[in-house]
Amino acid sequence: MFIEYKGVNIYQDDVCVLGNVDFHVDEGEFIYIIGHVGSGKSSLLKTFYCELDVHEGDTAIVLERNLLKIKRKEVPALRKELGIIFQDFQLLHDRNVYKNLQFVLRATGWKKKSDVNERIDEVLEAVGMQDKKLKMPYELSGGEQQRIAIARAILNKPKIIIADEPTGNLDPETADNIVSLLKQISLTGTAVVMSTHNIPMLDKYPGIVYQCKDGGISDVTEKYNKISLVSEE
Ligand SMILES: Nc1ncnc2c1ncn2[C@@H]1O[C@H](COP(=O)(O)OP(=O)(O)OP(=O)(O)O)[C@@H](O)[C@H]1O
Repeated sequence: MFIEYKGVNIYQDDVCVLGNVDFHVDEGEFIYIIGHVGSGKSSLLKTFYCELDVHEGDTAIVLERNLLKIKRKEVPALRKELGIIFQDFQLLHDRNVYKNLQFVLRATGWKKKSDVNERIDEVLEAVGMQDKKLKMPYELSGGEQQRIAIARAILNKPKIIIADEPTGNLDPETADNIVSLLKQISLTGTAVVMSTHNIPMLDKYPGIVYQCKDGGISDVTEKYNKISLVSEE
């Protein structure tokens, strides 16, 4: 199992924003987290990459690390196995696409120039952006920037992609494209966990659905996948 949370309490300052969280992620799963503004979606995602610490719970394991005991110095290695994507893309604006990607590879220990170049070409091809290698981020549309952010997230072949409202700044058609791309990536075995307000997407690209509500989180997959369940009967 990639992520296993049992009875976890998640705090922002001294306030418990999500209590008694049971949540799990397995290889290749495509998981949505929905819920109103301020319901705790981002807080949950932040705990997976140790941006927010977990102090209370029965089990809190991400890729074999116990988050209840993890040390600061162990966090970079964990993050290297995760691909993280944000609503606002967070590309470095002072350098082109190639250099954005090269920066991450260098920072994560890639030394050989030919390996670096080969991996950059591979990820740009995977997101259909080969011809944008020398563009500056400001020369790209929002959807293109998000594709580059996805390319950046998959550089180190992560086991899990964590995406916090990746389509929040995109028009519906571009948003559809991005979710479709994430779905394709999940078919290669990488798990995808994304928070979203984009409910129509749940129908079009079915997955496991968790809902944050009233200080808790529950699996509501059946409610949202009614149509596909009916057709299977
Ligand atoms: N850095 C922080 N310090 C203190 N409280 C915070 C912090 N970040 C979030 N909170 C609070 O924690 C609660 C959950 O916020 P969170 O960002 O996890 O919600 P969300 O479901 O992701 O919302 P949205 O849909 O707006 O992204 C909110 O009450 C919020 O005000």
